[in-house]
Amino acid sequence: MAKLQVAIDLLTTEAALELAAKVSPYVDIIELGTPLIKAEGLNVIKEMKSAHPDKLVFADMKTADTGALEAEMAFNAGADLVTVMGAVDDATIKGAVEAAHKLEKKVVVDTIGVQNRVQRAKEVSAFGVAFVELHAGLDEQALPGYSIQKLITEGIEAQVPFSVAGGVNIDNVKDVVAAGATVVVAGGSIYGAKDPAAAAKALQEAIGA
Ligand SMILES: O=C(CO)[C@H](O)[C@H](O)COP(=O)(O)O
Repeated sequence: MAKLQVAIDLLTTEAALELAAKVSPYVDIIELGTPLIKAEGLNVIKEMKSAHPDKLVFADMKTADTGALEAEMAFNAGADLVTVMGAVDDATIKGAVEAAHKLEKKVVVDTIGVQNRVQRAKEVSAFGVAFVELHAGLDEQALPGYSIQKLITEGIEAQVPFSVAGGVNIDNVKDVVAAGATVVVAGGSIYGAKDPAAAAKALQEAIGA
């Protein structure tokens, strides 16, 4: 069954921990968003892992260079998974994967800005990454005419383990699962909901149904 990942794009450790406490019963992976890590530093990873040792903690580092170094920094702080950008040099991704293998952790490749996501997903999967995140970032989602359908179609075509991030909500989650996603990422539809726990529970139920 697909795993549910909550993306916490809030800006303080306190708010992130408060949200995680509400939604953790319904999610498998807790993602610390890039702005959160930039605002609070690696300490937010440490705090989240110590509050939720039973959950996978995903540090959305969006690393673009020094792959091994940045991955190691996040892993040593308690992250189980880190992201590296797919648009960067292969060496950066391979460096992060080597660090992950040494520490028995995992790397996810984020495809924001990648022109041919299907081709790049196939290429980087051969480097030993855990899965590829087919991702439309918050800026792309805000453009007129944006639809998550493109990511869903790419997932079907890629034929490699993938997650989808880019506005997953209760109306489209079943399509994401039907496409074969390993992980379903939901940010705004959980942290922006009036009742985040209820929103996470509904997504979890839809994934399992
Ligand atoms: O990494 C991100 C932005 O770069 C977000 O965390 C990701 O897009 C998931 O959030 P949402 O469901 O709101 O799109």
